[in-house]
Amino acid sequence: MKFDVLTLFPETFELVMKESIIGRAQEKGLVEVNAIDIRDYTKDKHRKVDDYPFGGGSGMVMMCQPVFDAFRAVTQGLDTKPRVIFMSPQGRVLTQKMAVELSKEEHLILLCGHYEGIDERIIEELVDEEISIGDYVLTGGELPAMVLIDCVSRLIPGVLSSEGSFSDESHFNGLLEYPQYTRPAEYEGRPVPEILLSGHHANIQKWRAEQSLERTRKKRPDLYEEYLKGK
Ligand SMILES: CN1CCN(c2ccccc2CNc2ccc(C(N)=O)cn2)CC1
Repeated sequence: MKFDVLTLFPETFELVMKESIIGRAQEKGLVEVNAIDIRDYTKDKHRKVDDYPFGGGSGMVMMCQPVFDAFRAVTQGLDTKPRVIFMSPQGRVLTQKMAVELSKEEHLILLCGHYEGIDERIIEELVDEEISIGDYVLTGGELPAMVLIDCVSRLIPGVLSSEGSFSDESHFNGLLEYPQYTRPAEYEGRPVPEILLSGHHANIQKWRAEQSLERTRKKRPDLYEEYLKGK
């Protein structure tokens, strides 16, 4: 899976994306993350990428030319146009289900907006879909892009060391994860649930399934409803 990220802050990506799971996945050649600096494609001698909005208003808007040329640089020579996703508050809110769909793509282009937004003609012409990571306002699309890359990459076979954790992945089966404990068996008088020390794997699995159901019913009744429908 290849992610080409069009951004004004490529160094941010390099830092975060070489860490932990994504870093190892890149070393294994399972995932490739390229950060493309939109500013490298300005035609303007002051490397301008934004301008005042027509019609007035506060803030600046990202201009067409640098983004169009960065897009052309990334897609030239490709026989198929990769799916272009614009990280924006107006997009469909990202879910695990969408991440599973996206993990089937070979090549994704993620466009990160900044300032007060981007020229609408970029969205009309280049963007296939807008995705939001939740209903809140951020400074730029970089964090949403990193969130998408993380949750999609985890679903690519071979990226997670034990595919087992894949099946337990919270939200994967639509339920929240069961509680986790580790040594010591008692910490300052607080014990670990007996069942987990019993060694009865069938009972432990049953207890964990009950915990997942119970937690989802309490913490996320909306997910619980979904789950019951899907049964
Ligand atoms: C004050 N507005 C300026 C313009 N901006 C904007 C507009 C369009 C695209 C990107 C941005 C960058 N911000 C983002 C991005 C994503 C999310 C998300 N929820 O996924 C939240 N915020 C929205 C904020």
